[in-house]
Amino acid sequence: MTTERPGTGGPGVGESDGSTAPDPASNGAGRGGTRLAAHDLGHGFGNGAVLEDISLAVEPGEILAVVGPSGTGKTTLFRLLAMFERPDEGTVEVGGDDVWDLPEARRLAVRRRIGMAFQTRSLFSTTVEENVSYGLRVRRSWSARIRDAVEGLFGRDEPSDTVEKALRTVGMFDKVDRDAGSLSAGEAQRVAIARALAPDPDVLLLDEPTSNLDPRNTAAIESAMRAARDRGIAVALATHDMQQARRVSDRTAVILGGTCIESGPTDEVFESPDDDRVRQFVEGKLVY
Ligand SMILES: Nc1ncnc2c1ncn2[C@@H]1O[C@H](COP(=O)(O)OP(=O)(O)OP(=O)(O)O)[C@@H](O)[C@H]1O
Repeated sequence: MTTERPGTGGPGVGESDGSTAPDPASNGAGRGGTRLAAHDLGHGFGNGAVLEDISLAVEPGEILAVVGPSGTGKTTLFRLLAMFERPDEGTVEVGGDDVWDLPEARRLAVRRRIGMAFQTRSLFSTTVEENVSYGLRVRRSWSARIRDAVEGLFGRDEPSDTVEKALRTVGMFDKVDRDAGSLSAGEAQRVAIARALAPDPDVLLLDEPTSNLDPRNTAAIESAMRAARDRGIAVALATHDMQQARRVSDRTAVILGGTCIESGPTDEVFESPDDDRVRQFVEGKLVY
């Protein structure tokens, strides 16, 4: 059963460093904002349930950390939130719509408002710039795409402002011309996040974006999360790193054994958890 505390709901205080300072022109203040919510989600793979009775929400302009030990179902949950799969039970709601109730074309349009970066290396075998501009290209009209192609024939191949801004957010603009295959794991993950951010999504889903990365790459990615939040994006982060949740998130949901056992403002979940298992997990005493 979930222990639900009152959420902070509103925008968090931005802490981004100079390189990721929010652009006033695209700040959350001017964005309507889209809420992503899961209601009573249940899901399994044939050998029984992996997720049971999960309800949570991420609001525009906040970072929600979904924490729990390895194998507890975070990736499965994020795949459902990203609409890769239809849940066996419950609903995924984006901007007030039950996404699996929508006609397919509208569901695709909703999915395009969600940016995501998952654990596995996912860049295309081309340049950093091409990777980051990919999402922008597929969202453009056919006439605009043809115009781009024609302009490309005549040598106009500067990175767009949007690509530059997304790469600067993760501190990777200096590698814009590099082949993606030559990047380190941390650099590749930063580019994957720039690719997710470039189309200015309403929701950003990040599944263990810093697992196995060094402190410098981790800091760059955490800074990008804060910058996204400051732009009014609803950011959901799956992590087994409790200290990361504490550093970056406004609210935390704790998943154990496939169900959400506590959620609320991060400070409260860490400092005075209601559930004894959460207290042990926070203190590093609960080993799964
Ligand atoms: N496609 C699948 N078929 C069968 N079982 C699956 C599938 N995907 C996930 N599982 C199982 O569901 C459980 C939860 O896996 P999941 O990857 O969601 O956990 P997680 O919390 O994200 O773990 P990690 O942090 O290690 O990635 C695991 O026991 C996993 O083996």
